[in-house]
Parts: sequence; structure tokens; C-alpha cells
Amino acid sequence: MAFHVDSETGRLRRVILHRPDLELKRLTPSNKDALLFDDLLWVRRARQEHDGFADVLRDQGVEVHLFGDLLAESLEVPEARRLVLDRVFQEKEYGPLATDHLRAVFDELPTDELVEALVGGMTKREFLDRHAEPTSVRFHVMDLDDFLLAPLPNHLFTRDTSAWVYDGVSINAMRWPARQRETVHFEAIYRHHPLFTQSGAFHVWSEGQSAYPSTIEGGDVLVIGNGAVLIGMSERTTPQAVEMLARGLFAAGSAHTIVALDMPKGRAFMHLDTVMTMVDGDTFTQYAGLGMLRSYTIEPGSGEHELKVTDHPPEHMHRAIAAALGLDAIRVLTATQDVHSAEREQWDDGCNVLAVSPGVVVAYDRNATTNTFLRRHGIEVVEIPGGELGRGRGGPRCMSCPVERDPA
Ligand SMILES: NC(=[NH2+])NCCC[C@H](N)C(=O)O
Repeated sequence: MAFHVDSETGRLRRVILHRPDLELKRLTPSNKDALLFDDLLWVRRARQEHDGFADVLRDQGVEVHLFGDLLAESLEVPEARRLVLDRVFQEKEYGPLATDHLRAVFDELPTDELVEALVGGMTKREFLDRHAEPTSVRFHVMDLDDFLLAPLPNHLFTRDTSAWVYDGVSINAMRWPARQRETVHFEAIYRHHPLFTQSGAFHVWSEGQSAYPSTIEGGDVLVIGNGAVLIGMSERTTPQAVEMLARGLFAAGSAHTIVALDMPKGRAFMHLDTVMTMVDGDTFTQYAGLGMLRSYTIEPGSGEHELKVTDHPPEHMHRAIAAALGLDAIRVLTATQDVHSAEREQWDDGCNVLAVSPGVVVAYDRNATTNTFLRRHGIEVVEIPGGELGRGRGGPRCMSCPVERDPA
């Protein structure tokens, strides 16, 4: 059976989550900003919250695949191991003197230790505890507690690194260095894990980090249904990546419309799903402070490789989305609250809900005003605690990568 995601709110069947571990313990006041976190997490509590999130999804009938298991099982396949090690251990990163030595050492590691190092990182000291020091300037100049392999704490946000759009997956080129090594792990999984190699064929819309600087992140990609996709052109997702995705989707006949929004470029609005997500087949929850944005409707052009682009002024944003869905109008739910409370709830991922079926969403419990407002409008809100998890600036939608979902 092939993987596909046909909507944002149809019955969610399978999802990839990442149970956080060592990589979160690596966060410190001095490295958190570069690692795209706003605070340090109480890791044990964060893991409990995450286990609770996974259980809520299982209770809703969703099959949960854990990224760490998928990566470990993939790395048992020699081609996958080669793909990852070749990409991680390059001379331009480790220099001509250390690269081969390091690659050989990591290739010898048992798979669980390799996964721990790839995701949780490894310091020079940890390396030297077990292995000989290579004769290398690159290696010698490092302090003992410097990271030989940087940790990847944002693997928690499985939404972003790859994104299923109808009957294919975009393996994304990531915008910031802190997340760029995540991509090859998903390349290894989608190309070599038996779950995916033994499923029916699927398209690959984008081929990984080599597309940089044509970056696109899954938090900006909403598969709104009806052969349409809504994409935020944010700080992270570029117009050229949107055009390339359009070309691929249209050539395969997998979609026929993309609506691209011109987002404000900044951390608070880092991805479209931090300000707007879908809660039902025609209903969105939207942050009050987002306002209306310029949008572009992209459709197949007359020639094979051509695209037709229609510009819309900001006031037509919702109309453009409705048209792509084949509807007269969409319903947009924005809780009534003062601007300061609204800004706080947006920061705490109040808009970042994950639908498990039409009209049923998982949300952080702290965003009481937004959750109550959604309930008053007929949406069932399943709350999860996220006091620790939320410090990474991501909610239930960010922390999940649907790989199988029905139409709405
Ligand atoms: N889909 C999302 N909104 N993801 C949020 C990702 C948060 C993460 N710390 C980052 O900056 O990359």
C-alpha cells in the first residue's frame, strides 16, 4: 500500500514522530539560539509530554512510527549507511587529514550508537574516550568539549524536514545550518527503509539538501485538499522551491493548484503553520496578528513546463484559498482576545494544531482562549500538556509528519 497525504484534516492513519533524547540535553544557554531553541528544556518532562502526545494519537487510531527506530532500521541497509556517512563525513567539513579516519570509526559503530551520535551529537572528549586521535589540524584545534558532530535537537519537529504532498514526498533543503544534517536521515529512510521500499511507488518532489538555497520546510506546506496546496513563502521557504514543487506536482498530475502566501519574514512567524492551520475541510484557525497577505495562485500553464501565475491583493487571500478548494468561501476562526494575549498564544503555538480527523484536533492545553473558541465553533479539541516541549517553538503539527492521511 502506497503512502500518501491527501488533506490536512482527513482521517490521519500514520505519522512519524521523534521521541526526544540526548540531543535535548545538549542545549545550553550559549548554544540554544544557534540551535533554534528559545530556552532549555527539562528533558525528562519533555519526553513524558511527548510520550503523552504519541499516546493521544494512538488512542485516536493513528499508527505512530518513531524516527529513531526508522533511522536505525535504515542504517542496517548498507546503501543507507553509506549515503549518510558520505554526506556527514566530507573533507570540506573535517579536512583531508581526519575525514577518512572519522568515517571509518563511525562506520564500525553498532547501529544504535551510530544513531545516538548522529542525532544526539558527539564531543571530541566523548570520541577520545573510545577512539584514537587522528593527526589532523581540524581535530587538534578543537576544545575537548566542542562538538565533533553537532546535536540535532530540531529532529523533534518532524514536520519540517520532509513533507508528504498527495502521492509523493518532498525531502527538504533546510534553511538554517542547525537543521541541514537532518535531511539526509530522511533520505536514508525514504529510499532504503523496508517500510517505504516495500510500499507502492511514490514520487519524490525534492531531492534533499542539494537543492539549497532553494529551501522549503514542511511547516510552510499545507495540503489543503481538492488537488490544492497552500504554501507560506516565509523566512525558510523560497519562491523558487515553490515553483519547483509546482512543476513536479503538476507534471505528475498529483495536484493542480498551489496558493503561495507572501509571509512576513521573521522568527515569530517562522512557518505558515505557526499562524494558520486547518481544523476541518473548509475551516482554518488563524492568528489575529497575521492580517491578510498577498497571494499567488499557481496553476499549470499552456506548455508542458509552463506555469500560470495569478497575483492577488492581500484582501483576496481567503478568496484565493477558497477558489483553490473549489469553495465559495472558507471559514476562518480567530479567537477574540486582546492583542497581547493573542500574541502570547501564537508564541505558544495556539494556532499549531494537528487534526486527526475532520473537526478533531490535538492542541497544547495552555492556549485556553483559542481552544475554547474552537470548541464553541464545533471543533473537538484534544488537549496535551506542552510546557516543556513548547520551548522549542513548535506544537502538535510541527512535531508530526503524516505519511498516510485520507481526503477530508
Ligand atoms: N513546523 C514548525 N512550525 N516547526 C517549528 C520548528 C521549530 C524549530 N525550533 C525551528 O526553529 O526550526
